[in-house]
Amino acid sequence: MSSPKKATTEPHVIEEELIASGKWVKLEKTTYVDPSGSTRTWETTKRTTRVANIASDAVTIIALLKRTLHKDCVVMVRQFRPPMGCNTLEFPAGLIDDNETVETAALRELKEETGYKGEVVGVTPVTCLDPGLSNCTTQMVMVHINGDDTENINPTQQLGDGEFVEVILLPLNEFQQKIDELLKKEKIVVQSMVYIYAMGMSQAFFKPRELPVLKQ
Ligand SMILES: Nc1nc(=O)[nH]c2c1ncn2[C@H]1C[C@H](O)[C@@H](COP(=O)(O)OP(=O)(O)O)O1
Repeated sequence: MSSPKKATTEPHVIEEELIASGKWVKLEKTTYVDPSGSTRTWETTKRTTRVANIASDAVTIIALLKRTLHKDCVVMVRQFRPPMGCNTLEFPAGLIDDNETVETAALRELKEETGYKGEVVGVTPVTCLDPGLSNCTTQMVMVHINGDDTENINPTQQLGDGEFVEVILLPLNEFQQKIDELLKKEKIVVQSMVYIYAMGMSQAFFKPRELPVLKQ
């Protein structure tokens, strides 16, 4: 087995050459210096729509619908995604427009895609989505929805041309189980951040019935 190369240099990008560009996405050749000091290239995709001075391309909304006499539900969306060639189960999400903050983009996208009016209760740092392929980033925005509020009794979506989004409510306390049931029932791919959130919920809150020995 060869020993790993010693890191001697702070890795950095030295050139970004445009290879091809469409309306929404571009392909670049990224030339960079690796930790051993060698110059290499990488094929990078980027969105063309990133707003100047905003570090995120998009917002992802983790919205909890709270209603009297109902379980708290996570508001999810199912839609056909052309790059996947099938339906996906995702958190509501969307690109940040010019002159928008992360919070206003999140509340606008939630209203458009699901019809619900919410209140922001938290925002994550900038997170990368597929860093071996793209510089695409998102910030997750935690939102609470008062489902007893008259505006939220019969939520009406405000979808643009070409947008076909179906809202799915999944109870928070059975989130992973309900997703697994959906995946068994139909051809649908779940967004990775959704499934990781579901696993985290299960691990954090639901203890196994049998607890003979506490393992480290
Ligand atoms: N990569 C894309 N190709 C397209 O042909 N069109 C695209 C791409 N990304 C975004 N869009 C267009 C399609 C819609 O008009 C809007 C929807 O974007 P938004 O609602 O902000 O985000 P998503 O819900 O995550 O698609 O952008």
